[in-house]
Amino acid sequence: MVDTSQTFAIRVRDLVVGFGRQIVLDHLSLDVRRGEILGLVGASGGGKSVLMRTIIGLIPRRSGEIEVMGEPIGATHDRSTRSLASQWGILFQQGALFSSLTVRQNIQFPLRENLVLSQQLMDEIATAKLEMVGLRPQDGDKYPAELSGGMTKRVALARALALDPPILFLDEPTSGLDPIAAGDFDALIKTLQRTLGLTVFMVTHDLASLTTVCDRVAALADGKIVAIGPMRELLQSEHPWVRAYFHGKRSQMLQPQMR
Ligand SMILES: Nc1ncnc2c1ncn2[C@@H]1O[C@H](COP(=O)(O)OP(=O)(O)OP(=O)(O)O)[C@@H](O)[C@H]1O
Repeated sequence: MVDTSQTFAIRVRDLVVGFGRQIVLDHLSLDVRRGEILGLVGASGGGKSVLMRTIIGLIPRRSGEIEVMGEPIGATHDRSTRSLASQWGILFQQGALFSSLTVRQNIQFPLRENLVLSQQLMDEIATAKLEMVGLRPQDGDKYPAELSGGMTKRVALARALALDPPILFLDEPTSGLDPIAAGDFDALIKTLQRTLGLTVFMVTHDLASLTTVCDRVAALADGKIVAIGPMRELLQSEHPWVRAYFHGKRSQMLQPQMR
């Protein structure tokens, strides 16, 4: 039998997730390859965040299988899921830094929670992570309220990378950033993928991010992945929602080269 655990960072099979009578994910299957940046698009309220949260064990599923780096994820948020948490770093939509902690303390938070390290080593790690995301060591003394939107995202990214996870989950990483800051952030993600060999699972509505940094794009509609492949293949998809998304008036206005 072929050992797929070396090929795929994430495998989702026949996943069903719902709340009460609402079925959000309906027998969804998806493979994320090791080392790729996968972009996930879908209608607002279509279940992108629910998929991401189910993969990391925050939302229980009704049925289906999930594997991360070859390890099965439990159906509920149990001990085995918690021990897998060092496999991923997460950047939630709002950045969600602790406002009463400095930037350095925010970055060190996952280290304190998971490891026993000397303060000197934690300070060295925080400085290295700040540099990795393009911030200066002295930015470590600032509080979240003193940061710009772009800096906040970078600090949240540094915190997500604190434990050197092989997988990064990003929920709309460029939302709220101006186009220049968004482009810089995209470039940073690409650099981290290349230099660290990271697998990146990115929920985004940002057409520029999809076009410039994603190796593949997956489209979620009607609770399933209805198209997946490089952006040029998605643009050829005949699925009605995918066509409407990429070839609708607004997309064409933003990306004239897509026509
Ligand atoms: N904890 C929850 N309890 C009940 N319903 C929920 C919960 N979380 C999400 N939902 C519902 O699941 C559906 C999918 O939500 P989700 O947040 O995944 O959408 P999304 O695709 O990420 O949307 P957006 O692009 O607007 O962020 C929505 O109808 C939402 O109301």
